[in-house]
Amino acid sequence: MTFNAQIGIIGGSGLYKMSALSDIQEINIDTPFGKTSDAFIYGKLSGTPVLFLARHGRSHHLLPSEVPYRANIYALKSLGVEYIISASAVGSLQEYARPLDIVLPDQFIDRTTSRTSTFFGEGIVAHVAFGEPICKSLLSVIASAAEGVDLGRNKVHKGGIYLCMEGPAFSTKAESLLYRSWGAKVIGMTNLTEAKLAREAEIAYATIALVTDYDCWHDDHESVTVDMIIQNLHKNALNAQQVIQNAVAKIAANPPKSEAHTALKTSILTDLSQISGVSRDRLKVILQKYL
Ligand SMILES: CSC[C@H]1O[C@H](OP(=O)(O)O)[C@H](O)[C@@H]1O
Ligand SMILES: Nc1ncnc2[nH]cnc12
Repeated sequence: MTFNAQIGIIGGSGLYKMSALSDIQEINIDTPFGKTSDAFIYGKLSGTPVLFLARHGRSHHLLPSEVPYRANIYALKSLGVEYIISASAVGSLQEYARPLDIVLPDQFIDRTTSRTSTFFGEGIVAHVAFGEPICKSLLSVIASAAEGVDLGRNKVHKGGIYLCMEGPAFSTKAESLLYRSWGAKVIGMTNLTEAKLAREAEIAYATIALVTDYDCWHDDHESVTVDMIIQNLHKNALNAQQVIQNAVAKIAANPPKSEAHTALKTSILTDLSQISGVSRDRLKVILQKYL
């Protein structure tokens, strides 16, 4: 049995499984970058094979700084994934993006401090373009998938800046106000690292950001707590799954063209004929079409 799938789903806080998956199998994968966050769940969503991974593990035991991002993306690449749909809990930095709304960010600001966010180094140098960090065509598919889901009084906001902080403590009020003044729309702790690695692995990446709170800047709302996040996540996890299911059907029917799929074509500086066997083996899955 092969477990190849074109579409990978990474579930964040509150989304530890996809209820609609059928014919499921667990797959454990070891990579040159260590073990993945948890076993992958391989299964079918309305007939389309997908791979699901709980970013923090199914029992949520990994801090945002501890998530083995490189192993996760490498493993998805090795299983044939070309599109990653991420679902994440975020705080809102703007009044109009209300708790239980969905934001589809198209930009990031990096405030992480303690992560390795590249596969390169150790003899292989590459600089991928990251001006457009989210795959625009995948984002459009997800936006139209979201249109088909009844969110009640809540809204989908297409575009916006996701500020990625290190955590695990939430922001100070001074930071939250600063990020608002920078125009950031939502705040989270995971997606930028994933998006960078996905781009290096030539996988199209987009995220469904589920607003759970107003962080700590809003005078009329209590500051964010984990309790608040989980309560709201339970409320919109079903919506998120429906958006994902619709998006998967659309991608399967008409796989979007993505510039991410050729991101390394003009990015590698090192003469690959000169690299060591060790380096070659380490990045084989990512570099194979250029070796
Ligand atoms: C549960 S509180 C903060 C935690 O939630 C978000 O996780 P994810 O992006 O995986 O949904 C946020 O980034 C923090 O890691
Ligand atoms: N306010 C917030 N800050 C950082 N990550 C979050 N995830 C959900 N809400 C958050």
